[in-house]
Amino acid sequence: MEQITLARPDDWHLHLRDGAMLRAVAPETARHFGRAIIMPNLVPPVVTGAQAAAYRERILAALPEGSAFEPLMTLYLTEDTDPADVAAAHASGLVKAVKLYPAGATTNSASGVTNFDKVRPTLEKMAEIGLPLCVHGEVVTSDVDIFDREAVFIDTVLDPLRRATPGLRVVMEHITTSQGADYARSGGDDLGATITTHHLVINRNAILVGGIKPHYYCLPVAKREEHRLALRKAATSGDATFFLGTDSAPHLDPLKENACGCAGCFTATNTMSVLAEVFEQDGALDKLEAFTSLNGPRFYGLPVNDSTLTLTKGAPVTYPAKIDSADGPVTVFDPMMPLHWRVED
Ligand SMILES: NC(=O)N[C@@H](CC(=O)O)C(=O)O
Ligand SMILES: [Zn+2]
Ligand SMILES: [Zn+2]
Repeated sequence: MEQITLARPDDWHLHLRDGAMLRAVAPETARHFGRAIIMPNLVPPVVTGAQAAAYRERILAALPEGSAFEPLMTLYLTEDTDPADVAAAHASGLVKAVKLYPAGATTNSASGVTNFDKVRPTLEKMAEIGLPLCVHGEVVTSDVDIFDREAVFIDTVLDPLRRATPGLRVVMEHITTSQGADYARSGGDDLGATITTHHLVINRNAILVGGIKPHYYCLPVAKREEHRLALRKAATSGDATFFLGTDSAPHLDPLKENACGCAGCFTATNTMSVLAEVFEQDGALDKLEAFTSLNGPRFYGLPVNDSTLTLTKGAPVTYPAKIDSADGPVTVFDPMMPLHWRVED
């Protein structure tokens, strides 16, 4: 029997939402993961330290009894963010990162940043105290094709911003292009990148071929095959720049299967089995632990989890097609391939 045991994985980019959805999805992540960076794009967003503290309590209350899962909180950067509040939330240990959404780029990003001059004092404070900035890296101007938004963002926003703020630690969230992987690799220790589970599996054909498939629609949108292959190479390389951020982003099925469907893939439930399959396909099972369990803590300056997770290879494992929340069903990401690695309880 083939088995691998990893230091318990963490998820460095996760949407847990609130209310009934939070109660439905929190156990899905807590089952396999030790910690997760919790995205703050609620309505209204999690902007202040006090809001993050209250949200953390709601998350803890939604966990199964006895769960050791630790939510790592983030603040949503707005043009009105108070640098002193950010610094206090960091100093108290509550907040592990600040999230930058260009206004209008993605789900619940309306309160995000348009004028980068307005957030300069906060970015400078963050560089000073070593608090990472997690970036949704897409431009939003209508003249840029949606498939080019990440590459253009790197050249016109991210690179200038990093040059203007020496010492700022940046995570390029959910990279989807070879340009993203190359830029992340070219940075020093102060630049990291998360890669999602689904972007290692799908290219844009999954969304568009044979009918429109809303459950494969997310932002940044999946790109051409050459980009998926570049992401696979980055993730399976063991390079400390790259770590897992599932971007598991639940939306109720009626809101996905809709004339204006929401962006997001819900991957929390089966992520570890999918990743083991992907890494095995690429002959890189020995690099899985670096990607899921070692590189992230290293970037964030946190200890690797003490506990472990074991995967066993055998007959294909099945996961539910949907999970139920009190508000309705949420479809689990279908990787369109058999999964042979089962997570041991
Ligand atoms: N990734 C997505 O497609 N959606 C995320 C937002 C985000 O991470 O951009 C969401 O909150 O639904
Ligand atoms: Zn995003
Ligand atoms: Zn996200």
